[in-house]
Amino acid sequence: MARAIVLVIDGFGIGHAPDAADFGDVSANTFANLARYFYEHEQRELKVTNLAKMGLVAAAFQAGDSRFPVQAQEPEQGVYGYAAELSTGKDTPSGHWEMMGVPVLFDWGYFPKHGNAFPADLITKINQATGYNGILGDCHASGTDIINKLGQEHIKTGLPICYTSADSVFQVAAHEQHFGLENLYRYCETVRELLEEMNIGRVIARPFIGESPADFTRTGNRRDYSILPPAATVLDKLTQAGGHVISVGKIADIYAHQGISEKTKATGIDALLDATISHINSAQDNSLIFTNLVNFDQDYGHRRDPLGFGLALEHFDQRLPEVIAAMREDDVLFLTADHGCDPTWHGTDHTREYVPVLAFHKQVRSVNIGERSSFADIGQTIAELFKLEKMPYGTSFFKALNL
Ligand SMILES: O=P(O)(O)O[C@H]1O[C@H](CO)[C@@H](O)[C@H]1O
Ligand SMILES: [Mn+2]
Ligand SMILES: [Mn+2]
Repeated sequence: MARAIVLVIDGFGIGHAPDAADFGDVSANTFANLARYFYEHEQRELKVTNLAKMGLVAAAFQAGDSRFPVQAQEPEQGVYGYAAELSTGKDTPSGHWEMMGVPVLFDWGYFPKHGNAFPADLITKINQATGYNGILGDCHASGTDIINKLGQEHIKTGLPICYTSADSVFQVAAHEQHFGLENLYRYCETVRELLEEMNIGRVIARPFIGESPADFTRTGNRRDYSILPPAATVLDKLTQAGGHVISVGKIADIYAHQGISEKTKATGIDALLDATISHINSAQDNSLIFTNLVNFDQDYGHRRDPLGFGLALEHFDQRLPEVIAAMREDDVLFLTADHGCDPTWHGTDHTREYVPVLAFHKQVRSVNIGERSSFADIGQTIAELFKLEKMPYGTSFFKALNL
């Protein structure tokens, strides 16, 4: 009986997408640019041997405009390709929903980049509903920069720090002790309700600790309040058919808890991988173990830290054999991403990129499935693997798995 594992390397693009110009992202390439950074600044090639064997580097060379320095390159075993995104946005929910068969074809609501980010009447409603008499921030910002800038004023005044980005998000940073974690969650739930008309994808609680910019640190207690996916995803179909969907990390939040049977939260790439491996060891038949590795995006991509991103990728690559060792003979592992987040790109936002599409089981041969026109090809393949009805979007590459 089938089991599948999906690992999302959050923000790991492998070449600018065909429509990157619409996003100002032409020549963004998360993988290539961090490899080039290593070559130029660390005087060595990035080492991702296990991923390369699965076809990552071969896929990236096809997806990007040119080759780049990286240690191992040749594919040995695994289905490999790269996918463009159908969804209108380059945000996390769009990427995730699309990879499970539901592209976001409508336009999200966004907040303006210049002037105050949030409409005055919205803030008035939020103040009335929450009892606070104002907000700090009210702009586009990087989450770490803005707590450094406004953290002390937040502690002094007690007002929440509200900010946004190029994504359809309303983010609230607040101190875990001074403001209170539960209070922050309640505040975000109220904002979520008040945003109903505006089609904003997520409200995100961003708790932090520390007493000064020197030691302000965001904690693992981040919480995302997402709107519901616009249609049933493969997760819904699988659970309805009696299968089991295990969320590791923020997957459950991203899918607004739809189609999730069980969830494990963990902080950091190692803890997320440990939790994934422990589920691989124990999950029943017909299970999908679905893990989001947020730290690539949150700690390195948005922070524009190519060294951190590259080291994390090398570390992930080193741990991949542990994941494979835990797999049963007929388990299928899928590796992909939800958008790009090129750590060498200007600004601090996501980048519109192709994502890797890698699929592996212990008997698989090396098969190049080339360019895919939607992340939904992954969902369609998973639907076929679990013998679910065909999804409206996506072309299955199940045959390439030769199961
Ligand atoms: O800068 P931080 O707070 O990490 O925010 C980033 O994280 C958000 C959610 O992925 C994105 O919209 C981006 O703004
Ligand atoms: Mn993401
Ligand atoms: Mn992000």
